[in-house]
Amino acid sequence: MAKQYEAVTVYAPASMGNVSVGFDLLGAALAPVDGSLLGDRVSVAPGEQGLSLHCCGPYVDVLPAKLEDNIVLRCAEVFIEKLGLEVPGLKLVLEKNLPIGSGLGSSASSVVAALGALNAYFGEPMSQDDLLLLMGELEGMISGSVHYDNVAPSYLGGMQLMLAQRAQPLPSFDNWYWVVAYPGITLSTAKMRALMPQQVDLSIALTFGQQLATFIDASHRQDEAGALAVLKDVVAEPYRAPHIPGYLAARQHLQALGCAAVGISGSGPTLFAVARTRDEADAAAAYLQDHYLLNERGLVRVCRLAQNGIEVSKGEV
Ligand SMILES: Nc1ncnc2c1ncn2[C@@H]1O[C@H](COP(=O)(O)OP(=O)(O)O)[C@@H](O)[C@H]1O
Ligand SMILES: N[C@@H](CCOP(=O)(O)O)C(=O)O
Repeated sequence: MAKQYEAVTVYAPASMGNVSVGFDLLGAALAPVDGSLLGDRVSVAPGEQGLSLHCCGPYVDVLPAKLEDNIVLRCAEVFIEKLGLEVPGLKLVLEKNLPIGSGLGSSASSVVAALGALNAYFGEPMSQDDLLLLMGELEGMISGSVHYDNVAPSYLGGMQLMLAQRAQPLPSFDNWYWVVAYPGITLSTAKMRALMPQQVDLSIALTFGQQLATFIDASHRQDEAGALAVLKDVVAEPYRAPHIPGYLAARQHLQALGCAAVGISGSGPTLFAVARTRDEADAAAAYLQDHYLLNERGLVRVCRLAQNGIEVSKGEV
């Protein structure tokens, strides 16, 4: 008798690429403290002949007009082909909860939710390490380069450091709040990458290496002052900041409000601020709400790190 498959839904949290100090190598998953969703959901269920995709959610209108251009369908095609699966019919639903080109790992969230749901639906045929590598490849197909600093934290949770072939969790600081603000405009990751020079000066390379090494060491030793002292981006931010409306002014104000670090989330335009108390986080959020948002599509969230990565549940979206 043919195996009966059951519908499954996966939620994949938003993520901040780079975290200032680890361009393309370090990322963190986000969980709003108010319990709201900040990530896409994808469900996979038995369907009629072939693959079908239905999209819904608050940011459905910014998805590609043609369904076949949606990365979720591409994920299903690649997954099925790679594993040589016989699939009579598959019904996919994408609930698009993240804005595109935002710096919140929107495409990565769709990729992670889709591949996570496919793997769960088919009984986990792929190992965690192999699935992560596939997630990075698919993210690379649409963002202009293979980088794991969004897919790794969205899939695995917390802060993740990308080593040569696998992700390694990095301890963070439990008292930190990560306040993120998306102004409501789109900046394509590929274009924000193209702003950066192809060659990096030796002095910049040395500072980058030293800061990343110091941050990793300080995080392991829970040396908060040591970690904060180097939480700065010398590689991407100097080239990107002038292209993000209001970023430099907001950074200055947030520092004056007492935020311990401020940076660009991924390739922007979302910014993040590290606050060490809830009062400081709320003050930063209020400032950003009034001064950083450019339209009604913008959002501000006070977050902790989403420690568990994807959430798998039974049934459809
Ligand atoms: N499900 C999806 N979610 C987000 N982007 C998608 C999706 N499917 C296709 N895309 C396309 O992928 C590209 C993602 O652009 P990118 O700047 O990398 O966004 P982000 O930084 O938000 O991940 C856009 O051209 C978008 O139209
Ligand atoms: N390391 C990447 C991260 C891009 O993140 P996104 O959320 O903007 O897609 C980069 O900085 O280009």
